Amino acid sequence: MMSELKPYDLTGKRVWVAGHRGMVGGAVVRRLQSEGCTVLTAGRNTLDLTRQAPVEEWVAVNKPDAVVVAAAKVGGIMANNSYPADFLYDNLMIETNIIQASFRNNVEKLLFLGSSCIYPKLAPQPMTEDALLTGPLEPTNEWYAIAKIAGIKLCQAYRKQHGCDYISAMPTNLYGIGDNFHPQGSHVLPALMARLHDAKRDKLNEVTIWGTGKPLREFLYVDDLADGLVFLLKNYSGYDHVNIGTGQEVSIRTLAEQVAATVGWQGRFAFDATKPDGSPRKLMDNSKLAKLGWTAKTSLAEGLRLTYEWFLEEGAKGGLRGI
Ligand SMILES: NC(=O)C1=CN([C@@H]2O[C@H](COP(=O)(O)OP(=O)(O)OC[C@H]3O[C@@H](n4cnc5c(N)ncnc54)[C@H](OP(=O)(O)O)[C@@H]3O)[C@@H](O)[C@H]2O)C=CC1
Ligand SMILES: C[C@H]1O[C@H](OP(=O)(O)OP(=O)(O)OC[C@H]2O[C@@H](n3cnc4c(=O)[nH]c(N)nc43)[C@H](O)[C@@H]2O)[C@@H](O)[C@@H](O)C1=O
Repeated sequence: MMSELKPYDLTGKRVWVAGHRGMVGGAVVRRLQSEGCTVLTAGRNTLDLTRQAPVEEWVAVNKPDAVVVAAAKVGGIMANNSYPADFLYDNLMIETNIIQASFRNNVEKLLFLGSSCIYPKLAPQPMTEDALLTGPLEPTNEWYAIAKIAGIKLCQAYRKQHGCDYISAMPTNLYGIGDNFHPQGSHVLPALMARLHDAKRDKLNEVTIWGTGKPLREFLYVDDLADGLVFLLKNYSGYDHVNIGTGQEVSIRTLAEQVAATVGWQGRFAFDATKPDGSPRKLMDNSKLAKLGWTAKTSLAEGLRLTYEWFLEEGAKGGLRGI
């Protein structure tokens, strides 16, 4: 473990945050403001990351010292299940293009982001890093998971063959400011926040939740994630990926009740069993990161409050995102 710790000073470095307009990329940009580095960004309108030649050219011209790969095709259970080709192709291309261009242009440090869905559907809980590739994946997101596993392996391969300091972090389910609130495409937490907000406004007595409400999920607030990622960037230099979560889990029903309390809606829930539950449980074992020296700070109640505050502000401005 100790040999995996190696300081990397961000002061004066040029750090490219790929995917800076997204929830995670935006939080990483905010967190990097206090690191004395120059943050580089490129919007999708000027740089489509699925295209190899423009990515190579952009990296050659802009010469980042460090890269955070927070760009990806991302969505909730329904989006993953409905667009398997997009989730596999886009994610393979984005990560391959960025990692190869970084190698060619001597990037010193690269942080790749995967997801807890890389682990087998029925992995022992809480899931340790070594559960990777020990069993079949959850079918609703196996396409995305395969791409993310390939990303971990690319970082390991470049480290093994070329000595590149490329590391990977596996976040649990995330939420927070900058999230996607689309009714079909989003993850459960923003979907329920938007639905319950509308239910309160429209004075509805009943709201429908997908699936049984029984699956268990772990939710990490995105600014905590960004802090953990910067911690890894500055301190971690290991071959193996690192889990990042809170160690706390809730059922989807309990989450819905907590979101209802945050939004101020009172009513009953109905459950739509025609929608998939996905993985029954996805709790990360975060002990590796804790031993390295980092743990999450924001409670779910506080994170929900901050997210709803932002949702109300952005909604009023018409700035909410949705795919
Ligand atoms: N959200 C979650 O619950 C979890 C997320 N993660 C991982 O965290 C990372 C960030 O996710 P998150 O911030 O939630 O996702 P978002 O959808 O909020 O952000 C993704 C970003 O990637 C950009 N992007 C996607 N495709 C392209 C492309 N072809 N060219 C250029 N830019 C592109 C998007 O650009 P644009 O703004 O133009 O659409 C967006 O800025 C991903 O790797 C994801 O797998 C891991 C675990 C859980
Ligand atoms: C982060 C992770 O996110 C995805 O996996 P997931 O954890 O299953 O994500 P989810 O947030 O969409 O759903 C969680 C649970 O919640 C239930 N649920 C209820 N009602 C709504 C609802 O209204 N919307 C959604 N999306 N889910 C709902 C839903 O049926 C499921 O049981 C991966 O595909 C992959 O992208 C990945 O890595």
